[in-house]
Amino acid sequence: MIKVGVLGAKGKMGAQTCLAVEEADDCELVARLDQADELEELTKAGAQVVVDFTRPEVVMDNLEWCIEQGIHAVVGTTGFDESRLSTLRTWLEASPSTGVLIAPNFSIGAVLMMQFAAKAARYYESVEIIELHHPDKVDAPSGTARRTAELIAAARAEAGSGPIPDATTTSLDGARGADVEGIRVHGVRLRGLIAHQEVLFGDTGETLTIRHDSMARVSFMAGVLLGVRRISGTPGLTVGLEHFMDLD
Ligand SMILES: NC(=O)C1=CN([C@@H]2O[C@H](COP(=O)(O)OP(=O)(O)OC[C@H]3O[C@@H](n4cnc5c(N)ncnc54)[C@H](OP(=O)(O)O)[C@@H]3O)[C@@H](O)[C@H]2O)C=CC1
Ligand SMILES: O=C(O)C1=N[C@H](C(=O)O)C[C@H](O)C1
Repeated sequence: MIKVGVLGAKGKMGAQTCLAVEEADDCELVARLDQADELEELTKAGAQVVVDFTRPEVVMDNLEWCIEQGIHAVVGTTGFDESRLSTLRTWLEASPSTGVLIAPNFSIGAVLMMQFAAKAARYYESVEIIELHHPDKVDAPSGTARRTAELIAAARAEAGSGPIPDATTTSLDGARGADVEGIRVHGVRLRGLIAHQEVLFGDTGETLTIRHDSMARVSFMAGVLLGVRRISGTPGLTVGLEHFMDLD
């Protein structure tokens, strides 16, 4: 049995994760912590793996503490840029048997959407990303959109692609979206939505649209459990659930 603690347990994703862990035959939910709780409860409960669905402003403190204790972490919280990832690698060097998975999106379909987009990137002159989420989301663009843009930008750089054409010379602030490594990312916040993304590719005479929809938060749970099962055997930092999906 894998002893699992959940951080952000009263939140939308944390609550869903507690249910999924309780239902999994090979996992035991030993701690459910939220804002007011002490991290020490994790060690008292003997947690081996922590799942973090909190907030970008608190997740690094949580991870520093978990890594110091040698507790593996499966992280869905957003807000990871290269500087944060580099800090995690430094902390993990001092705790070499500990594993941390940072997964911008745990939905299997969303991971495939990102991989398909990265594969398509080299063939198209134009690309833009539209991410659509529920209006309670605090960060924009989404972690998934940022990661998708990074993967596309890396594929375009490797292929020697030129700049994306855009003749705009006058515009209102925000009209062309955010610039993530040269890729335009547009955000929609709409009651009724959960998590959705379109990646639009274009070239002369054709377009390709790759779209993924999470219609319920249960869609993230297979990925969360995959991370929980694999992380203790994967020391160091892993970025992206695709590394646990045997895609190649
Ligand atoms: N990777 C993925 O597949 C997914 C990632 N996410 C990401 O996960 C994060 C959480 O999303 P969501 O569940 O919708 O957000 P919620 O706001 O519903 O939940 C966050 C929870 O964390 C609590 N919290 C805040 N600070 C702490 C702390 N220091 N320790 C423990 N708990 C704390 C919050 O309490 P309070 O409300 O009192 O602040 C709240 O209960 C976001 O970054 C989101 O983007 C979401 C869906 C999927
Ligand atoms: O806040 C959310 O809801 C989600 N957050 C993640 C993100 O920012 O990409 C994953 C998913 O899109 C849902």
